[in-house]
Amino acid sequence: MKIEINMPIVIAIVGPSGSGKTTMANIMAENGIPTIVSFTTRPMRDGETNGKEHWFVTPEDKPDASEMIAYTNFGGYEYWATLQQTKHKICTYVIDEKGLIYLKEKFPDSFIVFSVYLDRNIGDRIGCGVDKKRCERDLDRTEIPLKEYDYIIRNNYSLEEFEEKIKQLTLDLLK
Ligand SMILES: Nc1ncnc2c1ncn2[C@@H]1O[C@H](COP(=O)(O)OP(=O)(O)OP(=O)(O)O)[C@@H](O)[C@H]1O
Repeated sequence: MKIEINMPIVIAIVGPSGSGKTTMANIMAENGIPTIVSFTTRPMRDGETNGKEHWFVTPEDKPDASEMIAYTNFGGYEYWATLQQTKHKICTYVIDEKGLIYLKEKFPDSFIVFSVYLDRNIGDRIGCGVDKKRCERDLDRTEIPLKEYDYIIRNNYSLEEFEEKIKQLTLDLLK
């Protein structure tokens, strides 16, 4: 039996710095599940593309708070994502634990949140060039017990294996 779900699904990807969240979202996007790209008032940096890392906008573009599914002010600039961006049938969103709690609590009738926790050992993360400072910053993250996630991926694969696994998962989700 196939259950039909009418609400959009947001796959929330959580995990420490360097665990593979962006890699996972990119592979899913290449295979048919788009990702939510956040808006920001920070100026675009060299090498960035509008719509790839962020949508670069002005403070005047900020929507009403009721339209925002996430908001943060970091380094004097604002970042947000909107309810409108979840209107795809299924999409991904790279987010931190606090953001995940907010998403699940505030919008129970707008979309279904499928939470994925990506785990990768710290040696491998640092080995891949992830900044030690970013790993230290992870110590301040709100922790959610692993049993509360819908799906856990231990990214102790080679990059090729990881990419293949995520590709397969994407194709299964789209079936
Ligand atoms: N299984 C793996 N084997 C080897 N390299 C990997 C693997 N998974 C991810 N990487 C590499 O680790 C680096 C960090 O991955 P990625 O940017 O996806 O992490 P992230 O969780 O989004 O990090 P951040 O939160 O800091 O943005 C990238 O260079 C990526 O190619």
